[in-house]
Amino acid sequence: MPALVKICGLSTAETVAAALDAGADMLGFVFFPRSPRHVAVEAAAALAGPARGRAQIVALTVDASDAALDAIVAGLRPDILQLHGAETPARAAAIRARTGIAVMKAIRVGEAADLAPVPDFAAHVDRFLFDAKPPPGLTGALPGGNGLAFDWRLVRGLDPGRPWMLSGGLDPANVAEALDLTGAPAVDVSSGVESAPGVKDPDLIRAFIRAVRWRAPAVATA
Ligand SMILES: O=C(O)c1ccccc1NCC(=O)[C@H](O)[C@H](O)COP(=O)(O)O
Repeated sequence: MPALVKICGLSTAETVAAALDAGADMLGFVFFPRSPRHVAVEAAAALAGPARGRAQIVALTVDASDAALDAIVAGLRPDILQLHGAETPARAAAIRARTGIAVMKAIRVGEAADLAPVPDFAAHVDRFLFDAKPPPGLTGALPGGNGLAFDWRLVRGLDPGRPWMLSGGLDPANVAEALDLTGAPAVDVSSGVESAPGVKDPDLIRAFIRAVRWRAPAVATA
């Protein structure tokens, strides 16, 4: 089965269309004001319109309050809530119960020890996303979307008990190697399909999805 693709941090109708037409499985909208990819709930709802029924809509939040989550859920009606902050397993469980929406917990990975909390989350989330942990002291680092890769060998053949995505520093040139090395069932990209921070490039989006699909085994037709 070909790997699923999530394009994260979309903020224009043109790039949403490019991602959908190229076959993206998930579209991510970032709700984090410090990010160059931040979108208002109303804007995200308008952008996500063409995606309904074609791709899953992911709302990315960072340690969001219940009030903020309620506004996102009411306005955007996402399929998945991506938790990209320091949310605990209990908080992930509470968000899932309160909203009734599938939860994807981002785990930031720099070394093997960073994977230790995974079993505690597994019963309370629907999916994991493994992303790079920015090195301490990196000026201006965001909780995610930094275009940094981690050592992919740390998640090679991983079975976290839930579906998972590989993320962090992926781009059209390295995603096939990342998939080959890790066996990840899904990938997520942001910076690697941008021409500048927060500016998605339709050609790079198409190239990324082509790079993932191209390596998938061909399906025999009668
Ligand atoms: O993308 C952001 O600006 C962002 C801000 C705050 C928290 C998380 C954020 N992104 C999370 C994602 O899911 C990114 O797609 C993931 O970190 C990979 O990013 P990149 O390394 O730039 O491809």
